[in-house]
Amino acid sequence: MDSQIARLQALEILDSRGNPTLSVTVTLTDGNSATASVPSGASTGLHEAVELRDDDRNRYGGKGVRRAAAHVEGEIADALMGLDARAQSDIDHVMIALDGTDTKGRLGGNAILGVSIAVARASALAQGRPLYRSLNDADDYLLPVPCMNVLNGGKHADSSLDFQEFMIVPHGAPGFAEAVRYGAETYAALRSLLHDRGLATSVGDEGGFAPRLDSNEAACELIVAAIERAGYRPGVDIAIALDPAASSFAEGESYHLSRSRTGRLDRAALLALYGRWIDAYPIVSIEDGFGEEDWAGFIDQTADQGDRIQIVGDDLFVTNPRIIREGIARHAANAALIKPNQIGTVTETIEAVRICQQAGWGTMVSHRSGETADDFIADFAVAMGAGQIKSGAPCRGERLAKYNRLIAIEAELGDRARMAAPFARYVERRA
Ligand SMILES: C=C(OP(=O)(O)O)C(=O)O
Ligand SMILES: [Mg+2]
Repeated sequence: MDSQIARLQALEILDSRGNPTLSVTVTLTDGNSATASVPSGASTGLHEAVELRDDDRNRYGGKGVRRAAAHVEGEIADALMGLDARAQSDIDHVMIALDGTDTKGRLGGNAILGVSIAVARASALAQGRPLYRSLNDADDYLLPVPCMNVLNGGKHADSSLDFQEFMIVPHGAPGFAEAVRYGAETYAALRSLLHDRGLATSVGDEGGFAPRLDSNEAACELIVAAIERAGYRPGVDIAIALDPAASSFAEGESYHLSRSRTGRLDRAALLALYGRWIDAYPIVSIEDGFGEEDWAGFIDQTADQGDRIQIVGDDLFVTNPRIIREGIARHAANAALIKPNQIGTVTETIEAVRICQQAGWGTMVSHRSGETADDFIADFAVAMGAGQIKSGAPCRGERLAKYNRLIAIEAELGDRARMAAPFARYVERRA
């Protein structure tokens, strides 16, 4: 049966922050049709693929994506018409060449990624396979450990926290659905703890609570207390992962922790703070502990703390295979965050993961702070055997879409699914 691209349609829809974003539908000659929608970050890396937005604000207040939509239905559709949807890599490379820039800035990374993901879905439908299997046909699959952001700060919330994300990682759970249960119970325990202390239980962009606390440390203490209140053992059943997103509080050579009134820290003092936290709390992973332009900060941290915790580059690497290779050569981390819309095609995202895996690095597949109900990253994390996924708190539909899809995949796979804790080596070394 023919699985050629017959039609591309694009719509401007809204993301979870109420900002415009792009949705793309591809229809094949066999009648199959699939839709993808594109997420949008707030703490974006300098070198991310360009998210093409219109010049003027539209009626929602955010900048629209009508130009990106027009590119999908115009130039991109003209170039892809008649191509076989199963040829993902060819299709992605046609779009990369058509755009002709290093940053996908002409047609828009959002336009290109929307098409790329919709094509991946349509191809799976054409093959009659689940998406994860059509991305990678394997005998068994590694399910990712969920990293759930339960306290929001930085650019994602109007809380007192300088650090953007405080995540719980139920790495001791026997499987994915169980891990989600551990996480949901701890999230509920955290809500009751906040309530008992008279603190706000309103949430930030990713569904984590956004209270006004006395210090950044208080966030870790609250999480440890919540893990215990839920009946789990901190560090054994559930650990902590952080994304300070330090680019958002980097000021030249120093780091300004202004919300918590910690004040200015230089690189060495920030590294020492992380060291004290690693000793005091069951932290297994720190992402973007330093700013995206502070390679020396990442390199120092990897040398100093890289055998005790996972050190993840997000803004630093922006899922870009070339920059990840540089990071590997310079020992600037031991893991990369993987966000498809930072690089702009499924094919390049796969390449980014494979480069990490060949170097023995960890990979954490990630949502964006502005999301939709699209659950592509769930199938993608399984197909790649990425080992970790972060999709916010176990709350809010756009975050749960990914976790719930993973629960369904785990059930479908039965004993062909496993979930091995990627943090075991750090937990053991620190025991
Ligand atoms: C998910 C993140 O935030 P954003 O989508 O705002 O970049 C992150 O920094 O890891
Ligand atoms: Mg990040």
